[in-house]
Amino acid sequence: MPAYLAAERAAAIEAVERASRVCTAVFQRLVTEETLTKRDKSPVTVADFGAQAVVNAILEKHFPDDPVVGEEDSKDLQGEAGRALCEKVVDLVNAAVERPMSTDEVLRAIDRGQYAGGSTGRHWTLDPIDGTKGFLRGEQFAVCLALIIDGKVSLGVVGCPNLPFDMSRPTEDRGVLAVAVEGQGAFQRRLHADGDAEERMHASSVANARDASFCESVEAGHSSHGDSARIAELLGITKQSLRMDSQCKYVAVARGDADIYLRLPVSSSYTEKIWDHAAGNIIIREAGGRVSDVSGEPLDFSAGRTLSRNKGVIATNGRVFDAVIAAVQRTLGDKAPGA
Ligand SMILES: Nc1ncnc2c1ncn2[C@@H]1O[C@H](COP(=O)(O)O)[C@@H](OP(=O)(O)O)[C@H]1O
Ligand SMILES: [Mg+2]
Ligand SMILES: [Mg+2]
Ligand SMILES: [Mg+2]
Repeated sequence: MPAYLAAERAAAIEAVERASRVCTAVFQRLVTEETLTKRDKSPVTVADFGAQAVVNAILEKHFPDDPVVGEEDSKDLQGEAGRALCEKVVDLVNAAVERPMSTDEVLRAIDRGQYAGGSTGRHWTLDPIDGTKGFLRGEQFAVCLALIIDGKVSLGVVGCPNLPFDMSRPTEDRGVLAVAVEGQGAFQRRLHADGDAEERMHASSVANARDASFCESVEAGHSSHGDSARIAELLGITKQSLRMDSQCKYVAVARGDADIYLRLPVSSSYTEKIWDHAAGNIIIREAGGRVSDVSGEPLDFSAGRTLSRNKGVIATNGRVFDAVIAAVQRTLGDKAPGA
């Protein structure tokens, strides 16, 4: 008998690999000195839409009844104003899929991501490019896809085109695909590898928070660097934080490159999105780690498109969880969120 969610796992890997190729192709063709100095975000926009269309088309082929909560919608590609961008996206998608897709089919594929989410049945959640800013800098970004069943993340795939397979050799062998299914463990494989070789990932065995290291956003606007410095002080952490964009942070903690991923609320009004955390969530849990919000409560993926019942995210190797939550509570308890 095939393993639980075997067909979903294979389709999700195929979808993430194809979308990762789309992103890498766009980066090579469209991100230039000029776009960077002008802070031109158009390359990432094209790649975002292209990757969402490719993943949704593959999901529709394999699982036509499954709805999708995707980050993007086709609004900006519609009408005269969107025509030039739309043409670029359609060309890009057609270079990546087996059967040619018309403009309407591409737009419809993108808009298969409009589902509201919720607590019953199956739905996928997709972040076609997570770590937009990392993508534009040529640093870390990820294509993230997860399957949620009755409000629980059951499968997650994170494609990381720029992540080294082995952090001790940071300039070689880049391109990692991390995958986890409920109850089956977490694995990494080479993105675009010929075979199916996979290596099991384990979160670190660091038991004393003093010996741990943080992984956190590059963007101080996405997680408070000031609060993380205070928490490090409380825990006696002296190791330098690993800073990177995207859900590659979850992969880093899942394989022991770092021990703690902190996402500390910067403003009280921001609500985290399910596509920013679903795939990483199961990868951490299946690697032996533990994830919660800043109060120590599990993330609730059943509330719709956002994590409206949670604030912030703390992912740990498991062993240091209680100590980290205590330090987070002490730090955030002393001040109003975002202050
Ligand atoms: N104020 C905020 N606080 C937390 N996350 C935010 C934020 N504003 C945007 N984000 C999210 O942070 C994600 C990137 O996170 P990171 O800093 O870990 O790379 C973005 O995903 P996208 O890049 O997919 O838009 C976006 O959804
Ligand atoms: Mg994102
Ligand atoms: Mg995104
Ligand atoms: Mg975004």
